[in-house]
Amino acid sequence: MKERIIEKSAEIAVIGLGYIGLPTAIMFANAGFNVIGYEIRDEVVKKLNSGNSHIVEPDIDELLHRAIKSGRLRATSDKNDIREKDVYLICVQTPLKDDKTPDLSYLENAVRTVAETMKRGSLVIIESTIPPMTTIRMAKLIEEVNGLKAGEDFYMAHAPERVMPGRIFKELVYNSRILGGIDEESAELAEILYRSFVKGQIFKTNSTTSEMVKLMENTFRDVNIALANEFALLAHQYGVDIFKAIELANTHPRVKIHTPGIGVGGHCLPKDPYLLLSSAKEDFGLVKKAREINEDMPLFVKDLLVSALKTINLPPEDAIVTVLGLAYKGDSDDTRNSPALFFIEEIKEEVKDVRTYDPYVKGTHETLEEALRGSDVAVIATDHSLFKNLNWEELGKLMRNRVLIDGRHVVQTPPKSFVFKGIGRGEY
Ligand SMILES: NC(=O)c1ccc[n+]([C@@H]2O[C@H](COP(=O)([O-])OP(=O)(O)OC[C@H]3O[C@@H](n4cnc5c(N)ncnc54)[C@H](O)[C@@H]3O)[C@@H](O)[C@H]2O)c1
Ligand SMILES: CC(=O)N[C@@H]1[C@@H](OP(=O)(O)OP(=O)(O)OC[C@H]2O[C@@H](n3ccc(=O)[nH]c3=O)[C@H](O)[C@@H]2O)O[C@H](CO)[C@@H](O)[C@@H]1O
Repeated sequence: MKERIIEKSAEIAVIGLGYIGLPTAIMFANAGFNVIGYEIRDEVVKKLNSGNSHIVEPDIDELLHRAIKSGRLRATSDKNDIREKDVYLICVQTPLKDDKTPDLSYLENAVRTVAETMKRGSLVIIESTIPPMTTIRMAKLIEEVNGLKAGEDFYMAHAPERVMPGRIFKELVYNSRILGGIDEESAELAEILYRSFVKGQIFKTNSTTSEMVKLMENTFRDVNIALANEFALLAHQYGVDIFKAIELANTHPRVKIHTPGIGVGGHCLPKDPYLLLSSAKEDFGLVKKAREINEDMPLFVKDLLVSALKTINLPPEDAIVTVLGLAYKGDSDDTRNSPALFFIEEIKEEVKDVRTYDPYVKGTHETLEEALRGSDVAVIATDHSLFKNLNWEELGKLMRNRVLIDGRHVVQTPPKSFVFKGIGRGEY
């Protein structure tokens, strides 16, 4: 197996062609491996095989085109096409259930598919973010399904993905990687495999450590954003502009405060802290409290909206509100756990109408101008580049009332003719 990976004659099956699986499949194909992507969504398979990406990411169209044209990448939804591959990379989603416990059903189904199709000697790698000890549990699941013995008949590792959407193809190459094997040989094989395109450092460890490391990284970010959000809430009480205050605090050599906003979305940060806690006997409060603070931020934006409507004496039930941005972060089309959607859910029964516009996601209106025409309030919920330098005095001419609520600090100077409120902009 080692030689086959070194020579790049090893055949790779990538299970799940989403935001992580597709770029990963493209990278391995363009590094010289024969890659087959297995995906349960037929429409995705069709789109990819015709050379078109179903996700928005810089450079993806060109890199996908190159991989498909070379004949080294193909997508399928037929299990028979992934039989007896040398390497299986599992990249399926690992969301939460409604009660905030991990929903590992996608992972378990994918692992079963691998167990049914793999051969003796295969290397199985889980790239998905998973609760501590899951790789070991999944190795046992494979043993139950096909009778092979982990560590003797097959290799297995966890290779958490750390890429940032919007920079995926750069970070895939230059980020350092943590590879957690169920044994040393598995980690070593994974290292040789990823070295085919990774230029960053590679650190080998055991699978439970790598699972915890990945979850710690995202929990660190979530807790830090919660702290920034709490500072923003305090700034409102003191009449301080939190962004000026953060800028000044961040001049300290050991302080780096994150950015407050309408909330924390995406497939990762809102659920990874819960995955971290999910296998523990006891938790100690901080991680959950940070989650609660971040989950409540859309409600705070609702408070800003209500108070702005009071200022202009417009009853909420008469107000037409236009939400700008549906994606969870700027210049992305991903709406998973988007604070914009939570905000809309909170206000939709209480105002006359909610309109939406997003340059990357289908909203109620096709253009910004159409969405704003005749509306009373604009609420910026996503920091898309497009929203950063808008001429609000001009756009205001289209509106019935001029209220602007900035949930993402994209408006640097509040437009004079507007009632303006922004998260953490205490002085306005
Ligand atoms: N999106 C990110 O920025 C990011 C970054 C780092 C890590 N991660 C982690 O990577 C994992 C994948 O995330 P994603 O954003 O790519 O998810 P995604 O939903 O975009 O992609 C998962 C894909 O797997 C497919 N799938 C589900 N079950 C399948 C099965 N049994 N067989 C074949 N295909 C199946 C789905 O249809 C989907 O297309 C998650 O654990 C996530 O936490 C995501
Ligand atoms: C540790 C880390 O860096 N992990 C990254 C993260 O990627 P992401 O795209 O989910 O991350 P963010 O850009 O942080 O966005 C999340 C949400 O938080 C909001 N936000 C952000 C910063 C801030 O100061 N204030 C905010 O309010 C933002 O608007 C958005 O809604 O998880 C991926 C999957 O595991 C990782 O692979 C990737 O490395």
